[in-house]
Amino acid sequence: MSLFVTEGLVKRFGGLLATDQVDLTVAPGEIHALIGPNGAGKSTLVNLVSGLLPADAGRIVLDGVDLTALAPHMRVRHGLARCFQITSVFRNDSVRDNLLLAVQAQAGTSFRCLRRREAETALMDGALALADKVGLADVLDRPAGTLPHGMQKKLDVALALAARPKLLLLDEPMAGMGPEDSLQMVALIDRLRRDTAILLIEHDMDAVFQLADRISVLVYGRVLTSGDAAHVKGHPEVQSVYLGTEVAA
Ligand SMILES: Nc1ncnc2c1ncn2[C@@H]1O[C@H](COP(=O)(O)OP(=O)(O)OP(=O)(O)O)[C@@H](O)[C@H]1O
Repeated sequence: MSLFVTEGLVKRFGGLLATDQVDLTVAPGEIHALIGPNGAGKSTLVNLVSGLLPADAGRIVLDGVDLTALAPHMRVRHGLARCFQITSVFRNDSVRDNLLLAVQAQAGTSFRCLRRREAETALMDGALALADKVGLADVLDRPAGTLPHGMQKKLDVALALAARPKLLLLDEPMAGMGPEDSLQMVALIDRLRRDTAILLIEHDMDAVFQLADRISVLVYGRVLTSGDAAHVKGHPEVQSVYLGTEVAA
C-alpha cells in the first residue's frame, strides 16, 4: 500500500515537456531517491509535489488525500514537508528560537487549553526533542547563521520535522557538504526513516545507494527505470546516461 502517489504528472514550459507522465510511489517508511542528469526535471518534479508549480495534468495523493489543487501550506498541513537546497533558517535567531518557532507554528492553537507555563514547557520539550534528533542539542544558544553549513542543514531538517510530516521531501541535502558532513547527513536521514517516508533528490550517488530502498531515474522528464540499487547500477541505459562512470562506481 502506497503512502504517496503521483499519477500521470505533466508539466510543460512552452514547448518543453519538463515532466512527462510521471508515476511515482513512496511506501510508508520508504526512502525513494530520484536521480537524473542535469535538466532531467528533478527540481520541476519537486516543485510540482510541494505545490510551488501547478501541474498541467495528473494527480498527487498523500495518505488518501488529493493534494493536486492545494496550496503549498495546505500540503504541509496534510503531512508533506520539504527541505530546500537553500536553508530556510532565521540566521540571527538562536537554534533554540528557530526550533521554538517551528514547533509553535505546527502546534497552532492545540496548546490553547494549557496554562501559559505548561504551554511554554510543551513547546520547549518539542524544540529540545528536535534538537536531539538531529544532533544540535549542544548548540542551542548559537545564532543559526553562525553555524557551519552542515549544522545549518541539520537545523533545516529539524524545522521540516517540526511539522511531523508523513512524507519529507529532501532536495539535495548533501549539496555543498564535505565528506564528514555528508556522512553525518546520511546517518541522520537513515535514522529519520523510522519517523517519516522520504523522497530524496540527491546528486551524491554514494549517499543515494546507501540510503535508498528504491531509486527512480529521471531522463528528459520521464522515469527511465525504477528499482533497488543493484537494478539501477546494472541498467544499461542508466549506465549510458551517466557515461558508465558515476553509477557503475
Ligand atoms: N521556469 C522554467 N521555465 C522554462 N523552462 C524551465 C523552467 N524550469 C525548468 N525548466 C526547464 O525544464 C527542464 C527541467 O529542469 P529542472 O530544473 O527541473 O531539471 P533538474 O533535473 O532539476 O536539473 P538540475 O539537476 O540541473 O537541477 C530543463 O530543460 C529546464 O531548462
